[in-house]
Amino acid sequence: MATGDCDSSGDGPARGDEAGTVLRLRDVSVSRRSARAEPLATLSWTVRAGEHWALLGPNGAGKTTLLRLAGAVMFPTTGTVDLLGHRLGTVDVRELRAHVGHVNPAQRVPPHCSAHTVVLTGATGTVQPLWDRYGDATRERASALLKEFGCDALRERRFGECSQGEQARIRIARALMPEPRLLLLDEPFSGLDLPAREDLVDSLEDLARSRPELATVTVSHHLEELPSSVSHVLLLRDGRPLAQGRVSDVLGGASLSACFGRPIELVRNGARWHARTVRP
Ligand SMILES: Nc1ncnc2c1ncn2[C@@H]1O[C@H](COP(=O)(O)OP(=O)(O)OP(=O)(O)O)[C@@H](O)[C@H]1O
Repeated sequence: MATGDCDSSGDGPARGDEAGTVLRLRDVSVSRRSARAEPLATLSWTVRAGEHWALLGPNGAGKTTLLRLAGAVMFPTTGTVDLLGHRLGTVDVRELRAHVGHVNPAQRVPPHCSAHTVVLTGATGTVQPLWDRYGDATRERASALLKEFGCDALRERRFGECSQGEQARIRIARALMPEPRLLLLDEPFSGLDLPAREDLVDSLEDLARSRPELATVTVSHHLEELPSSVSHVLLLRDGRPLAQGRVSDVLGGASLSACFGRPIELVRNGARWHARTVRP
């Protein structure tokens, strides 16, 4: 399997995919010499336009590893990954990454940059702003995205002075700058208090409504934070998929108990979820 960047396919990563398929993994595994077990083992998974997936599983289950494959940040050890119709290992992954929004709270953002500047950097996929690359249309788009995510008033505020909830929404606005077809969110609710979490849930639900073709994959630790827009779930344990498919087919007390290795009771509250462990 490929381990480095290869030639460009020539037709650009935004075209050439099977109708509606955004991401397809076939028999993928990831091995690391230093790991006791495989971070990921024999996984096949397809994400289509308009689907909103939640990746759930205990610590070390392989969620972040899977998200890194989906974002063309790493290559599989075996199997194939087709992203936006292009096979990893046969295209310039830098070009491919430009069509995937990746939101990771651990990603470095210069704290002195204003919220507007941080969103602008999404247009170039850079940490630092590349001022000569941002024309009027790009600047206006950054302003519109800030407004869409309720951060209009934060435009000139330094990113480092924004609350964690505000930062989370600014990061998503940044990731949407290149109009990606796939948005990956790695624990976007991490560190948020209850109102900030609910604001972000609202934003993600609005996003699903306003961009019906956008596919999203969200890594989460808590069922309570899943937006009602989540349509599909992949349950991982020890690097292996336990179940995957539509929320109504996959999510339940029995499947979650198997996934987390504890008896879990799952309650549906309207379009949201509440989970807790129960004494055997
Ligand atoms: N580069 C690496 N070298 C060795 N082991 C690794 C490497 N990357 C990940 N692993 C191992 O693979 C397993 C899966 O890691 P991963 O970060 O994908 O899990 P996760 O489900 O995201 O966990 P968490 O919920 O704690 O963030 C872990 O046991 C981890 O230690």
